[in-house]
Amino acid sequence: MLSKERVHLGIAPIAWTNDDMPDLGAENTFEQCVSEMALAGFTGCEVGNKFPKDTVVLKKALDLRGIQVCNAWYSTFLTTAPYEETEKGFIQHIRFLKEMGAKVVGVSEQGHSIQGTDKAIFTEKYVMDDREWELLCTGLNKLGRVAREEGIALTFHHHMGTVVQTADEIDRMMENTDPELVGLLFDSGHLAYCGEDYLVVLKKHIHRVRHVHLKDIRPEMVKKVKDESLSFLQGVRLGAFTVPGDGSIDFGPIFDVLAEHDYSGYVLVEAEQDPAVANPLEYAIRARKYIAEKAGI
Ligand SMILES: O=C1C[C@@H](O)[C@H](O)[C@@H](O)C1=O
Ligand SMILES: [Co+2]
Repeated sequence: MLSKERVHLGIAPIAWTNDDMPDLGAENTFEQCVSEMALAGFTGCEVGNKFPKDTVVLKKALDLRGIQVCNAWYSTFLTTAPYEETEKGFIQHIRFLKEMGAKVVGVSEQGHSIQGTDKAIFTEKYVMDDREWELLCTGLNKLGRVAREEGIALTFHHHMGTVVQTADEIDRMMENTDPELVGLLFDSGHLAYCGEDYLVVLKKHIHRVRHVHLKDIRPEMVKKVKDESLSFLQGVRLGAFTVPGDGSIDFGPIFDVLAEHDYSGYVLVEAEQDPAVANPLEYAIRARKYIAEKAGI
């Protein structure tokens, strides 16, 4: 069982309005989203494209509902653009997170990423050469230091269609970055999607895991994506992802590993799917009940 004192429960706004495809859930307002997060029993959130940019306005709206920003995605381009370009936006992003009281930042390398393109997600992923690996890992260490100076821990989000997707790529990234500066954002759904053993990855890197995305998959949809050479975004529209308890992943062993290693931080439900098909409040409540049963929080 997870410790109620050390582990907090969050949910991502992407189930209400999708950041990668804003037409999915365009009808859902910010207020509806955060009210329903609270109604379903969550106390943490990430940041979506409908969230107010003004930190005072945002904080008031979240405080009213007992919700705290725990992380926000940041796209790095360390392999395709000068480091300074990534760092400039990163500093602003970190300051925003600090003001909002978050303790971690989740970064994803988007240089060469096919996540937002129409390329076949299972066959057209880019593989980095040694020079690009060096750029990525050196850049992550530098960004990790910048974040640490502001009291924020950098966590790296491995992701389908990006240069760090597979277990081997995660291992290489972890081995070549400083544990003091770069942690891991463990996302169960992305590892299950590409057929990796997510428990092996979690156990191997548990000491560097600082943030967790609880994402489940519908294997029959993932199979369709593979068989029909579909893109990542086509898969999302089909319903490749869903909330914990609704797909094929048994989260019990994941929670056990976190508990055994005294994980402290957020576990955050992140399940992008079409809100017109999967009602976000209904699915949030379903996830909340499942987590209570399996993790005891
Ligand atoms: O953390 C995430 C953020 C989303 O924008 C992304 O596409 C999703 O799959 C994810 O895991
Ligand atoms: Co994620």
